[in-house]
This record gives sequence, C-alpha cells and structure tokens, in this order.
Amino acid sequence: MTSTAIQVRNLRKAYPTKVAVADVSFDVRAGEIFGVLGPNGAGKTTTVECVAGLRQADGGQITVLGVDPQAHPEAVRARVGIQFQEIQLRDKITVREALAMFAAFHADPADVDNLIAMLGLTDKAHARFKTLSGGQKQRVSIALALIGKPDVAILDEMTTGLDPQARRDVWDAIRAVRDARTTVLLVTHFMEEAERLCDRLVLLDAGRVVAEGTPADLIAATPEATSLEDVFVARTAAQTPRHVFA
Ligand SMILES: Nc1ncnc2c1ncn2[C@@H]1O[C@H](COP(=O)(O)OP(=O)(O)OP(=O)(O)O)[C@@H](O)[C@H]1O
Repeated sequence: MTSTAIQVRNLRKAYPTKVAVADVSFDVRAGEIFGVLGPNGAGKTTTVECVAGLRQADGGQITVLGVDPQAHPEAVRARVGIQFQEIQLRDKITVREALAMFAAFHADPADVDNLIAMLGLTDKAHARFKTLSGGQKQRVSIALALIGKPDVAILDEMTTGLDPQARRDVWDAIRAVRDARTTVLLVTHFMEEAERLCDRLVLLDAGRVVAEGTPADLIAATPEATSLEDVFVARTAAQTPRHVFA
C-alpha cells in the first residue's frame, strides 16, 4: 500500500492585503513527484512554505511524514530538503567546498561527489561559486536541498534560468532522486516540465485547487485539451499561455 507523505487539508493563509491561499487540500504519496502549478500569484509558494514549516498558516491542517510542520517546524525540517530560489554563498567558495560544508550539518549526508555528478557539475566541482552561470548556481541550490538525503525535497521553480539541455539534465536528476525513494514536491511554471516530470499534480488558481490528478488524467478530463498547457488555460484565469511563462 502506498503511504501518504504530505497531507494538506483546507489550508488558508492571508497576508495583510491579500488572501494568498483561500482553501487548498491535497495528498502527496510517498515516493512520487508531485507538482504544484498555477498562474502568478496563485498561492503556490505560500502553500509550500507552509508545508515546509517556514510560514505560519491561518487555518487548516498539514502533516509531513506524520508531523505537523506548523507545530514542530524543526522536526519537519530535519527530514525535508528545501531549495531556496536565491542562495547566498561566499563568492570564493567552490562548489565542492559548499556541499561539503553543508554535508557537515547532517548526520548521514549524501556523497558529495555523487551529488555533484548527478547534477552535471563534475567539471565545475572546483570552480568558485561566483564564476558559475545562473543555471549552474541553480543546480548547486538543488544539490544543497538534497545533501541531507531528505525524505521529502521541496523545489520551487528549480529550472528557472536553465537552458533546455540543463533543464533536461535536472529532470533526469530529479527522477533519480525519486527513484531513490525521496518524495518530491515541485513548484513550477513550466507546463512541459510538469507534464514530463510529475506523477501527479495540483493546479491552483487564486488560492484554490481547480484540478488534481496525473497529467494524462487532467488532459483527458478537459474538453479539447491535448497538453497540460491547454488544461492550464482552460481551468485558470490565465488569459494566454504567455502568462504562464511571465
Ligand atoms: N509576504 C507577503 N506579503 C503580502 N502579500 C504577499 C506576500 N507573499 C506573497 N504575497 C501575495 O500573495 C499572493 C500569492 O503569492 P505566492 O507567492 O504564494 O504565489 P505564487 O503562486 O507562488 O506566485 P508566483 O508564481 O508569482 O511566484 C500573491 O498575490 C502575492 O503578491
């Protein structure tokens, strides 16, 4: 039987001027790649920040690996790897040094060189962080999320700024992570990424769930849709596909 890694029930989060998450519920099964999709401002980042215990929700219940991240954020963060959109590292540190430094914070870290190879950074292992391209820095941030061998990895816009080949390399790496039994919660704007990579996904719009299922199920359930992008346009208030990539 497949177990549930993450359960979100009736999540609500309002900022002083905006209800970011009105009512969001979904289940993520252990060992799957689960996507959180939606137009700009749909509440994706706020949702995953609440799941990670980085933000206090106003209502609803969340469990991650059986633990409430709102009540016990430290316990959840010990088992969850989070990719930060902007990583701050000293300019002179090398890729390998950075990963080794973060590995030292964990009792049973991943092998630094394997992780570097998995993310296609072997020839940059001894390069200083400041000399890396945006895409290479992005891959370092993914490696840092995985260094503690987390049971759950939360990746927010992980391939933004990557060229098509680098994006495909990262997809392969994420599949390898999933195949090694890590559950992956993925926020993405890229419909092709979601279609190819996600086992299941939830589509948010204006802080609510408008669709949930496998990419194939969602396409089949939407009249005249032949791609996830068609589903996105049909089910959200996004006016044109261009909005998706804004
Ligand atoms: N700290 C904050 N204070 C006030 N409003 C915020 C804050 N963070 C987010 N918001 C607003 O809440 C809404 C949801 O934001 P959130 O970042 O969760 O959406 P998102 O789906 O991740 O958007 P994007 O795709 O643009 O990153 C947006 O309207 C955003 O402007």
